[in-house]
Amino acid sequence: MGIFKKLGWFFKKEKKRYIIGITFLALTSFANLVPPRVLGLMADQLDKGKISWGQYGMLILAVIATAIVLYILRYFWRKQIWGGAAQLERQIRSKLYSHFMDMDRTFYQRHRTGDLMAHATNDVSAIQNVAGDGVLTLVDSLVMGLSTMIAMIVFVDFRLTIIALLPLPFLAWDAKKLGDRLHDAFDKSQAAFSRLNNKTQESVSGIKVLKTFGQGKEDTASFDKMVDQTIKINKRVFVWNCLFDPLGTIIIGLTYTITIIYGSLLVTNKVLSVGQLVSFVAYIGNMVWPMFAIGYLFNILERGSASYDRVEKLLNEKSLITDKHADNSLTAKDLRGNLDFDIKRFAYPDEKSVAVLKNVKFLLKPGQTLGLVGRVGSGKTTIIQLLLREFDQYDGEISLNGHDIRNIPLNSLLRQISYVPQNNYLFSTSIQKNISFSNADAENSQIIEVAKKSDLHNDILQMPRSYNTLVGENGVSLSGGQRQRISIARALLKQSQILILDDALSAVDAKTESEILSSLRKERQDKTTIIATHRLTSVKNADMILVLKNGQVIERGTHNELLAENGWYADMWQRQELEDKVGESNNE
Ligand SMILES: Nc1ncnc2c1ncn2[C@@H]1O[C@H](COP(=O)(O)OP(=O)(O)OP(=O)(O)O)[C@@H](O)[C@H]1O
Repeated sequence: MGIFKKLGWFFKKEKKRYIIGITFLALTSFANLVPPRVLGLMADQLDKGKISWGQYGMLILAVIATAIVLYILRYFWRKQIWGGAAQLERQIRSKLYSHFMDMDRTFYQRHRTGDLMAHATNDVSAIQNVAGDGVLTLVDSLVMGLSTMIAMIVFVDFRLTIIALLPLPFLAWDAKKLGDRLHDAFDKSQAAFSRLNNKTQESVSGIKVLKTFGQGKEDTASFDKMVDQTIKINKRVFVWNCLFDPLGTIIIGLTYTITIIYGSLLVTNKVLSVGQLVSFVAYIGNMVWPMFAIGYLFNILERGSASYDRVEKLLNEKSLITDKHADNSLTAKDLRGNLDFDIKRFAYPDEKSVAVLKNVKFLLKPGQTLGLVGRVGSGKTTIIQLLLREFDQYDGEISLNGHDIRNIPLNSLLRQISYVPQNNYLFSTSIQKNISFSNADAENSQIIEVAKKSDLHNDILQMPRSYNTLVGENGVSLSGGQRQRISIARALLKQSQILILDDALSAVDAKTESEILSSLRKERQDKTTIIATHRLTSVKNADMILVLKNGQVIERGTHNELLAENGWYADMWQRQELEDKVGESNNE
């Protein structure tokens, strides 16, 4: 019952709805007492052979009237109680979703996507079950069970009531015990089904890799094995179901048998009339569901409570990135200015002993471009992650126009930044919607303009439905270069103060890259641009280039200054120039 207390905030909020719903539900239970009583009266009159057509008609009318009243009452209680359950589901779902939106990177490193999905589906539905089925079974088991029992005692006989109802508590036991097992088996079958889904999804997404490495047969075999396991687990659900139903039927049958034997004895001894026995038999029908309901009730409440605790635990996790110290008075204008990056030491939270950045310092004025180069794993993306405030715990300070970015409301900061990540992400919708994602109010002409600047417009015109072409899941129907350029167009449409390209041109050829960079230079004359790359031609025109190694800046300067330094940059430049020349002569 503790779950009702935990959900107290919700029931308080929806008090009116539940008072109306429960009142109508209780009235339904009372109305259900009428047909058996009418049946009994009819039987008595028939037994006496004294029933007139008028009386007969009246009794039938009473049954029909009760049926109509029941119909109306059911409509209203269902509307109120199921409506309440849907409200609760909506509220928890949206709480979870906005929580997911607020959480930082470490949260997603701690929780697997599949687990978060399970919380957002299975747990939410178990909680909403409390506000729907839970309330229904509680009221039905109490009101319907008690009122039917009282009707049995008042209208029929208390001895028959006690003896006949003796087996019924076993129904509650059956529903609880076997129901637990059934649910357990059902949970396992759900988990197996979800594993099968994950496997299918992964195999379909990675089908190209699977086939290229000749793993098709092995994967099919492992899939078949998984299907067999899933079927085996599913069979347990059927087994418990098969045991659950017949046991219930036996218990109900026993109650009827006792009623007929003992009831007939009472009728023979003239303690009861035939009509009373008929009413009693019909009342037993009314008692079956409340007994099941008691068993179900515990089940629903236990599951709901466990799910509620899991969801609460998740919701109580705090993001490391908060706006606790944020200065909410800052406007976009206040954030226009120098970007001052001065990190003395940064380590990822899960590996605090390893410094990933050490003494990285740079100052960028509006209109300047910064190039970040260096070997794989040297810290380029980490610098970008700190700029995007994905992590706040570091020794040092990053400021925008003199304001520490940790004191800028996160949304205001992110509004100043357009980011094209290494692993760009496209939504499975049209090209146009993918581009306008960063600015939903953008006109078509603006979308075309940024597509032209990203050297994408001509590619799009050749597609079957032009800008309305659907890109498939994560842009599966596009080339890597097209995907990258859509991400760049999306970033350009946002027209923010700071543009960050993280290895964002790796899949386009040198000529396309140079065209895009030259239109970026024109477009962003008064804005800041940061380009992290392995291809040095991308940063040739940058105002400052940082060469990173093991999280430290080992060289810094313009392209010409770095060439003159004759260090890693000069060496890498010569190698890449040579590779390009070899590539060109091979193409001739
Ligand atoms: N979430 C993380 N947790 C712990 N260590 C991380 C995490 N992300 C990156 N690292 C480590 O930090 C170091 C710097 O990685 P980073 O991604 O910044 O390099 P990079 O220069 O961008 O590399 P690349 O050129 O391959 O993109 C690497 O040693 C990497 O293994």
